[in-house]
Amino acid sequence: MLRRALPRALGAVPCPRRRCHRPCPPRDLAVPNAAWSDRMRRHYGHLLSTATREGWTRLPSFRRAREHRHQVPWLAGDSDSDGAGDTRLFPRAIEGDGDGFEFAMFLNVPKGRLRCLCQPGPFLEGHPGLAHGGAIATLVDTSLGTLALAVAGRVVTANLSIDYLAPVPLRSVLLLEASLQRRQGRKLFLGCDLRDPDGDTLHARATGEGHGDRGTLGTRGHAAHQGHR
Ligand SMILES: CCCCCCCCCCCCCCCC(=O)SCCNC(=O)CCNC(=O)[C@H](O)C(C)(C)COP(=O)(O)OP(=O)(O)OC[C@H]1O[C@@H](n2cnc3c(N)ncnc32)[C@H](O)[C@@H]1OP(=O)(O)O
Repeated sequence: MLRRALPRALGAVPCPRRRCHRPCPPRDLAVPNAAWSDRMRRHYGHLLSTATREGWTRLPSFRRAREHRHQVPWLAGDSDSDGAGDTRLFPRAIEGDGDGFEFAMFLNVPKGRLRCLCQPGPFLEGHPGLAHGGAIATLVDTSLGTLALAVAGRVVTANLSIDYLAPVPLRSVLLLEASLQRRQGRKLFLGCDLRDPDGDTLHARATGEGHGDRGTLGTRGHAAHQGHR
């Protein structure tokens, strides 16, 4: 009891591994690890090296929503108040490096665009050797959701539509390119393509609609997006 309470009282983040309550800093999971393929590393290196010059920001990615509180204060939530306190962001719930969703996002708020480089791992299988459609939907929803959140504050997904155009092999490398298409009151309309970054295979095309809290959109949106209304 005390082992759990003390680190929290001191403001440290408990280790996400169950049964370990030593404080440790949140680990940024959107950086290369041993499970990233050479292709994944090459594309990541390219996106990173051109990011600043072209106005993109690499987004760190943590296991838990509240570990993003320095970027988005309300993501801290009140998950501690449920007594368990051991919540995870869904795409980061699989712990082994490379087993689940490996991804890194790059954001360009003024242009209303987000890029997500991803490598789906073996625990995301649907048909043998292929990524599950729900796993692809998770990558799409997380990317569109993050873009909506970055440009407009507190937004939930109201609608998501995905055309699955070509199967995605496990451990392949994909580049998701998302954009904000328009805004209408509290509604954001977004779209994305999911491609093989080295070839011309278009694996999926999706559209999504995000709705802001009443009173959120229009007041918290990024100034550069007034033109999307
Ligand atoms: C800075 C960077 C930081 C990065 C840091 C990253 C940290 C990590 C990020 C994690 C990113 C996670 C991203 C996950 C995103 C989720 O998964 S969200 C979870 C799934 N979504 C939900 O749970 C939403 C549940 N639904 C709702 O809450 C409500 O139904 C809604 C969608 C807000 C709508 O409620 P409402 O506004 O009360 O609805 P209502 O008044 O009936 O209708 C209003 C309007 O919306 C329309 N509408 C209602 N429902 C719908 C619908 N389903 N579809 C289309 N239109 C609809 C109505 O027709 C109406 O239209 P108009 O007549 O005004 O034209």
